[in-house]
Amino acid sequence: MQTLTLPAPAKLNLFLHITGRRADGYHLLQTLFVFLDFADEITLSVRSDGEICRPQGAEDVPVDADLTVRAARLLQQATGVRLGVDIHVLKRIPMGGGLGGGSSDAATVLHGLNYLWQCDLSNDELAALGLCLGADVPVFVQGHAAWAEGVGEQLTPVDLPESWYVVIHPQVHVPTAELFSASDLTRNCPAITLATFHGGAGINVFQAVVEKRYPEVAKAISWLSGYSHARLTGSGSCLFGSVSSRQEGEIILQNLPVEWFGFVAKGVTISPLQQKLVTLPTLYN
Ligand SMILES: C[C@](O)(CO)[C@H](O)COP(=O)(O)OP(=O)(O)OC[C@H]1O[C@@H](n2ccc(N)nc2=O)[C@H](O)[C@@H]1O
Ligand SMILES: Nc1ncnc2c1ncn2[C@@H]1O[C@H](COP(=O)(O)OP(=O)(O)OP(=O)(O)O)[C@@H](O)[C@H]1O
Repeated sequence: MQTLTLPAPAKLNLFLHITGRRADGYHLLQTLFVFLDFADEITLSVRSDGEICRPQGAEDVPVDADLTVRAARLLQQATGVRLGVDIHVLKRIPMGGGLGGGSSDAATVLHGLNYLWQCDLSNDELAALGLCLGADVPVFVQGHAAWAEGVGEQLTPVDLPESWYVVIHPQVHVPTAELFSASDLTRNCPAITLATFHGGAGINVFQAVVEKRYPEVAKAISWLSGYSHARLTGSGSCLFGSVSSRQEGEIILQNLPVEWFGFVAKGVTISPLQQKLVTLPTLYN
């Protein structure tokens, strides 16, 4: 039985603007994605009977709704492969926190099964499949920090300097769809460039909306602002601030109120998944 264990890293949106809306209601974004060296862990074991099972995963995510299972089914349908898989998901990334955990899990399953099932799809083909599962999946498939436009699928790879972040989860679940439909969300940001972002431009348009609706998140942002420039990632509820080293981040976390969860992570240009994939040996029939 072929078994493979791969990371499914978290992401941060270093800024997030909404520039318009598509006819189908989806929002047009500008954002900058960076990966973290903080990840879920997914173990895939090939089954010869074609079944797709999830013996281990997030307790509150039903098997049929799990993005890992949906990703496996999608790849099976798209390629006609007759093999199946047991999917073990070890969750570390807080769910519904704007860290993209579910999307990342899906991207890791697409890559892992593309390898184990020997489907031989390209990164672009996997990213196109991934987009059917969620707007954040393509960047995790491509595995390179990126400037993103469209709904997040038009990606331009960007090399970012290595950096450290304190990430706080205020233990509040913020549903992405609800935030995107908020009437007070700013949807007409003027387009900016990477150069203007590096010059200091760029906010997260969800931040004001989330702070108003979720006082605990506002409290956490105010707390972290005492140490660093605190910003929301995605549609929240996680927030992050950049720090100069892991040690500086750990010192800040010593004062973290007990009701919140926090961790320090390195921001990386090449995703931990991509780093692992290039070390895998070629499989022969
Ligand atoms: C906020 C971000 O995390 C930023 O990276 C993403 O834009 C959200 O990506 P995601 O979680 O993969 O979102 P999806 O699962 O594709 O969409 C969830 C819901 O959010 C809304 N949605 C999402 C993305 C987008 N560009 N416009 C939207 O209006 C839609 O109502 C959709 O039904
Ligand atoms: N494998 C999975 N891991 C986490 N959530 C999953 C998974 N499969 C399905 N979901 C569902 O997706 C929802 C959003 O999860 P996720 O952790 O990706 O949110 P998020 O970090 O806010 O994502 P984003 O930043 O892409 O909006 C969860 O509340 C859960 O119901």
